[in-house]
Amino acid sequence: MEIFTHMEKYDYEQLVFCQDKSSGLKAIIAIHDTTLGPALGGTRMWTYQSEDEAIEDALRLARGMTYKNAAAGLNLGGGKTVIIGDPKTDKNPEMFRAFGRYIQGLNGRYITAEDVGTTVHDMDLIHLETDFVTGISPESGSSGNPSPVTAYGVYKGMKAAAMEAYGTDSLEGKTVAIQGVGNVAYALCEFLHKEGAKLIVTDINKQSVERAVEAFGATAVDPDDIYDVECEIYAPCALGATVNDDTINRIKAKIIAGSANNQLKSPKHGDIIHEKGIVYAPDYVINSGGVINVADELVGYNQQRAMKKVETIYDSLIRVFEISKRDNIPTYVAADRMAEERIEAKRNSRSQFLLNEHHILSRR
Ligand SMILES: NC(=O)C1=CN([C@@H]2O[C@H](COP(=O)(O)OP(=O)(O)OC[C@H]3O[C@@H](n4cnc5c(N)ncnc54)[C@H](O)[C@@H]3O)[C@@H](O)[C@H]2O)C=CC1
Ligand SMILES: CC(C)CC(=O)C(=O)O
Repeated sequence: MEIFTHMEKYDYEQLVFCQDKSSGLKAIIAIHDTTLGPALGGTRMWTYQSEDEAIEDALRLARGMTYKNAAAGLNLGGGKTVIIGDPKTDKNPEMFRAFGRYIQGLNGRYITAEDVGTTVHDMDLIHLETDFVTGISPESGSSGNPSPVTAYGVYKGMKAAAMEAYGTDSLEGKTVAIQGVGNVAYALCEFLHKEGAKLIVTDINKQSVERAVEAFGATAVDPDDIYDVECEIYAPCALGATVNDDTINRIKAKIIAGSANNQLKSPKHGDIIHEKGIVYAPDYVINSGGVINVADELVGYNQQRAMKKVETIYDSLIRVFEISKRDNIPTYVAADRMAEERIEAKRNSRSQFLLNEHHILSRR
């Protein structure tokens, strides 16, 4: 991969490679844009097939965080980390401590949290070395695991999408096909089951599927069959790029709304679902509940305040759908415009010189 060519294309600020032989740490921190503030985004641990695949994932996820944080109205930029390894077998405490020291070395330009393959316990280990970590144990006044809050935001966002597609936001009787029943999706199933939605689930992990079948009476299907099921809502809650050339004509849902990051393999797929009349809730808008929750830690965590902000995901999506209809553009383009407007406004305001505490004159 031509790394600088790739970074230049989407204007990435920084890519940091972290290697610690004794613990086996191999991590890549990608910082996309810090115009709005320090880059906040989770750490994913995954069994990447190649280093290029890991770099690409870090870069794509970091850029997504720039847009997510901007669209959520947070004064935060976008960044993300990937750790190369199997989260089930390759973790050790020293690995996360070493990673924490690398984060500390960035002196606040990047703040981390959980993502696929990492836990509150891992964040606590990082916290032994740096304060630039969120989603640590609630005992220390922190917000803990962001997944249930992400799920709540996705549930609210799904209701907004139902309002757009059906003129009512009730999900009672609607069939939701859920791909990946991990941390976020299991909590999402709880909300949906309570409201009377019918659930079809799949996962590459059989135990996760069984858990959802037992708890919510969900119907289980094989991983590849999830695209073919009759349903009103397709909820991608595993990894990215599942709306692609192979799946796009198989999806029967009227709505695509789920927690996964980077759901569209490429912009082209967002255009096609728009033309098909599918209501797509842009991933980084609907799944921003977790980052909204952990970001609240940066000002002294207040659960009530955080949840109130998470509920605004409903209104943000209604606004995205309105812009999409008004300007006849796909919803992913409408969301990008909303986020870019915020970033540009801040970038432009920087042209005015303001004395701040870092300036030499303020320290005389
Ligand atoms: N945890 C959070 O607060 C947030 C998570 N997200 C995104 O939501 C998605 C899910 O996150 P988590 O629930 O935290 O992760 P998780 O690792 O707990 O759950 C993901 C599940 O997907 C399954 N899976 C992986 N590949 C699959 C496939 N091909 N078919 C079916 N199932 C498959 C895994 O076995 C696992 O059970 C990820 O894309 C993540 O980046 C986004 C925002 C916040
Ligand atoms: C898990 C969140 C706290 C942050 C993040 O990385 C995301 O929203 O994807």
